[in-house]
Amino acid sequence: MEIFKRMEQHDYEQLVFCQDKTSGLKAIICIHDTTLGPALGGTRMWNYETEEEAIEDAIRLGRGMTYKNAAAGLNLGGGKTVIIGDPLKDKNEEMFRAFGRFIQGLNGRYITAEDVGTTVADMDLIHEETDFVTGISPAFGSSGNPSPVTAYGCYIGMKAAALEAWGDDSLEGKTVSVQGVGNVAYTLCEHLHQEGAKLIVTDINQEAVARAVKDFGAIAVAPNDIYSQQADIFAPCAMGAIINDETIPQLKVKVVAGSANNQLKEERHGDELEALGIVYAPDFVINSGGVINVADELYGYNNERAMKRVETIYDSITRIFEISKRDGIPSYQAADRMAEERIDRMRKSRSQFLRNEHNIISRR
Ligand SMILES: NC(=O)c1ccc[n+]([C@@H]2O[C@H](COP(=O)([O-])OP(=O)(O)OC[C@H]3O[C@@H](n4cnc5c(N)ncnc54)[C@H](O)[C@@H]3O)[C@@H](O)[C@H]2O)c1
Ligand SMILES: CC(C)C[C@H](N)C(=O)O
Repeated sequence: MEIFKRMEQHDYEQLVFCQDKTSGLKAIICIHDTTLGPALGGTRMWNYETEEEAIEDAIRLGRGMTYKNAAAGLNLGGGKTVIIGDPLKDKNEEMFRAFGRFIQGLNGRYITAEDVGTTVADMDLIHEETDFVTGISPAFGSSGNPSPVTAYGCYIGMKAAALEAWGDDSLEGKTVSVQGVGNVAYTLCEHLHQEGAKLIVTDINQEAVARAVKDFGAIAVAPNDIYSQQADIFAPCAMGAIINDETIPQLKVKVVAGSANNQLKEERHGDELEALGIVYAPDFVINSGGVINVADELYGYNNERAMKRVETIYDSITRIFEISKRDGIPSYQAADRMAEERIDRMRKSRSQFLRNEHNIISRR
């Protein structure tokens, strides 16, 4: 992989490789863009098969956070970390303490939180070494696990997508096929079940499937069969790149709306959904509830204030469909435009000279 060439492609600021032999830590921090503020984005722990795969994931996820934070109106840039390892076998206290020290070394340019494979307990360990971490235990006056809030944002975003598809945002009687019933999707299923939606679920973890079947009367299907289900809405809530050349022809749904990051394998897959008349709720907007919630910790966490901002996801999704129709562009492009325009506006508004705290001439 030609790393600098890849970084130039979407103007990445910084990639940090962190290694600690004692704990076995191998982490890659990607800071994509800090125009709006410090880069906030979670830490994913995953058993990547190759280092290239891990770098690519950090890079794609980091850029996604720039767009997510910008579209959510947060004064934060975008970044992400991946830790190479099996979250069920390879974690230890020293690993997260070592990682916390690496974050501290970045002096606030990057702030972390949970993602797939990491928990509140891991964030608490990081917090032993740095304050540049969110999603830590409520015992510290913080917001805790972001997943239930992500799930709620995803639920109201799905309602906004339903309004676009059927002219009515009720999900009662709608069938939703859910890929991955982990932290976010379990709570999403709970909201959907309460509203009277029917659920079809899959997961590579059979315990997670069994729980959704038992608690919500969901129908279970094999992982590869989830795309071809006769459903109204497909909710991707596992890993990325699942809207692709193989899966699009299988879809029978009218709406794609779920929590997974980077759902479109390539941008052209968003064009294909649009051409098929499938309403796509852009991933980085519908799944922004968690980051909105943890970002509030930076002001001294206030649940009421955070949830008020999370509620705006419904309007943001609606607005994206309006821009899409007005400008004749697919919804994913409308969401990108919304985020990019805010970053450009803020970049320009900050162009006057400001002397910073170190008395160094700076334009930031
Ligand atoms: N947790 C959050 O607050 C949050 C916020 C924004 C976005 N997201 C994104 O939402 C997605 C889910 O996050 P989560 O926190 O619920 O993670 P999680 O690890 O708790 O859940 C993911 C689930 O997907 C399952 N899975 C993995 N590969 C699968 C496959 N090929 N087929 C079926 N199931 C599969 C896993 O077994 C797991 O149960 C991720 O893409 C994450 O980046 C999460
Ligand atoms: C809670 C957030 C900071 C990170 C979350 N995993 C996301 O992708 O948005």
